[in-house]
Amino acid sequence: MFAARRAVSGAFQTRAFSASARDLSKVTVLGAAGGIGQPLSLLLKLNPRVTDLALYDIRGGPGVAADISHINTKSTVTGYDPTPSGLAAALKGAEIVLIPAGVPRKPGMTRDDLFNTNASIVRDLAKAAAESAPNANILVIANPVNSTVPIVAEIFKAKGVYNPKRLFGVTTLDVVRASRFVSEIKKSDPADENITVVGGHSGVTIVPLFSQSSHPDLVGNAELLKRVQFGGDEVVKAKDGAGSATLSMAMAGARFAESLLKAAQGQKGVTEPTFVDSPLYKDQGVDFFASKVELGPDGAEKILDVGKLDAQEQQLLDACLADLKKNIEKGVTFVAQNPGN
Ligand SMILES: NC(=O)c1ccc[n+]([C@@H]2O[C@H](COP(=O)([O-])OP(=O)(O)OC[C@H]3O[C@@H](n4cnc5c(N)ncnc54)[C@H](O)[C@@H]3O)[C@@H](O)[C@H]2O)c1
Ligand SMILES: O=C(O)C[C@H](O)C(=O)O
Repeated sequence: MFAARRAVSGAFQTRAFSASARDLSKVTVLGAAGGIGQPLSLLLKLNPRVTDLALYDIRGGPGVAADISHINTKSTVTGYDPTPSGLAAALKGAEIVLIPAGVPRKPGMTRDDLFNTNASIVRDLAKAAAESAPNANILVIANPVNSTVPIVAEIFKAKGVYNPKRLFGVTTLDVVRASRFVSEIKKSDPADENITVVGGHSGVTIVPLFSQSSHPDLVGNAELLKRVQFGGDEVVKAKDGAGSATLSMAMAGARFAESLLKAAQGQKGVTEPTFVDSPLYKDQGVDFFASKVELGPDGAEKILDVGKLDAQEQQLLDACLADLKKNIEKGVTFVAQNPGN
């Protein structure tokens, strides 16, 4: 993700890894001044694949942009005022739009408890994106992801610009956590631990598939399963009212954006877990599902099947699907009943 340094005429010049990179890759962050938004914007500024960084928030976008703009990497950074025209300008021409705008949990809350506040925030930002950046890849971070992603889909459908290949719920943090937690048990390098996590992004909808990893013995490890499914709660509790995961989430969001840019710039075989409009369980009424997805220039190129499951994992998946269906319906119903202006 960092620039490669090359000696040119005796001096060092900074060049992006991809020689065939297109000229422009504008990335927009909506909610850029928040706990996730700031470190995420920082990481994007360090990414040589990003040429223009647009930072929007209802408060503090220009300040964060001024700060980050002093970092000596090539990309431009622009902060936008919290006005409809500021939002439209932030979105115009974006290849990727990341949405961490919304309130985080406090101890004792579930992600679903955020629905009442965040549903309308995401709905309104989705409307702006559908109008000003209809072809962008939309990366939804705001919780509850299981419901906010369907909200974005409904808005894009209503505007006639829905492209299921370009809408992603960011579930990267679940696999980041899973690989870290496994490495703590196995005393291994987390970079070597590829744990598939499928389903959704909350509690029992988060389903790690240890049977498919190099440690099938971890299936049935209740403590590990709880950590992966409720890792977010660990952070919420430790922050004690000051919010939820921000720094690890920024890393996860930046990783996902980097993967999309790599794939868009022609790299093959780029695969990330993500919550997408998926055919896998539509026959059971579950229209969105997180699994490994191969990314390409057109977004989600290939949705990978969940593969062979252990009997215990199948039980987890059944519980996941029941919850997920309700979470998705809640988002769809919200837009039908509250279409907004
Ligand atoms: N997907 C994940 O894995 C994951 C991980 C961590 C947190 N989250 C979620 O991300 C969201 C943000 O978390 P945070 O810790 O950054 O919260 P935060 O409160 O620190 O930041 C949110 C930011 O959004 C801004 N905002 C609010 N309404 C807005 C609007 N209409 N337009 C633009 N900006 C707006 C706020 O001004 C604030 O700066 C929460 O919903 C949280 O639950 C998701
Ligand atoms: O736990 C939360 O509320 C934030 C996020 O979804 C996480 O997984 O850390």
